[in-house]
Amino acid sequence: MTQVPVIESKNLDLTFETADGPVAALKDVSLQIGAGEFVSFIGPSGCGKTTFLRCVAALEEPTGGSLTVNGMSPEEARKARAYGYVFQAAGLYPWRTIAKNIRLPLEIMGFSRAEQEERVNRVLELVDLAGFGGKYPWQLSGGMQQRASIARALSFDADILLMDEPFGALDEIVRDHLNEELLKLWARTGKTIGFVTHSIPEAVYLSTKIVVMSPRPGRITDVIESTLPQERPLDIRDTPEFLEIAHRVRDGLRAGHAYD
Ligand SMILES: Nc1ncnc2c1ncn2[C@@H]1O[C@H](COP(=O)(O)OP(=O)(O)OP(=O)(O)O)[C@@H](O)[C@H]1O
Repeated sequence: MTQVPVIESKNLDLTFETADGPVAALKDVSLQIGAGEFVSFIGPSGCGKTTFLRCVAALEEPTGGSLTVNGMSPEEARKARAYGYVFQAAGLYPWRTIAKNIRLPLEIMGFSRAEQEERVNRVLELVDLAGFGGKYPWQLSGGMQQRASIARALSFDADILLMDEPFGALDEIVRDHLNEELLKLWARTGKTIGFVTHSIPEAVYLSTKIVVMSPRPGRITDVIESTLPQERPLDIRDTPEFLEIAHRVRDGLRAGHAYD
């Protein structure tokens, strides 16, 4: 029996009608993402990376083609709480403690008080923030805030984690550390991850599959299956295998770049 892909798009199109005319944010995007894959989307500004994730999350309506999430329509998958979503800005409420921020979706979903408590503690531990639940967001560093927002997305235990440039605003050392932590978390939880980034090293370090995109219209120019082992210390970035994949990503980006 063949396994149903977790995310499958076929000839997906999304054209926005704007005052300046139509904008083809996605054109003919066909892609399969299997269970437990870590898939990065990389490409210049405006190539449709965010739009693709938003279609998966049923936040945008495609204008053509088909898209399924866990074999369902994105809308059905949203109702089935198939995914957690992590945005570029941590988006934590400043008047709620970290624990209460993480608890918010659980409150909305109607989990019992005891279950909320248990889940909050579990995900705080998963992202290495045990002991910080009582702090307010402003008492935490940017990296810790982003870990808290990942914990919030993990709290209701969805199989899919959608992450839109979660580490884009952090300095490189913090980012390296969070990349390492994210890989460990992925290995521990077996989630399927869709991850948007502008960084070639980040995409190559994290992914099992790298989707290279180009703008006007937003489309896929290359899909690279990583040959790197699952166990990845940071210094893997100096190996010939790593550099070879990075090179191919760069070639794909160059081919689709308009230089304007
Ligand atoms: N709601 C909208 N209305 C009109 N145009 C939109 C809308 N959302 C996105 N677009 C356009 O669609 C294209 C793709 O945008 P998108 O945000 O998906 O790109 P991106 O690759 O994620 O870019 P970035 O790296 O800057 O986040 C862009 O040209 C953008 O201006």
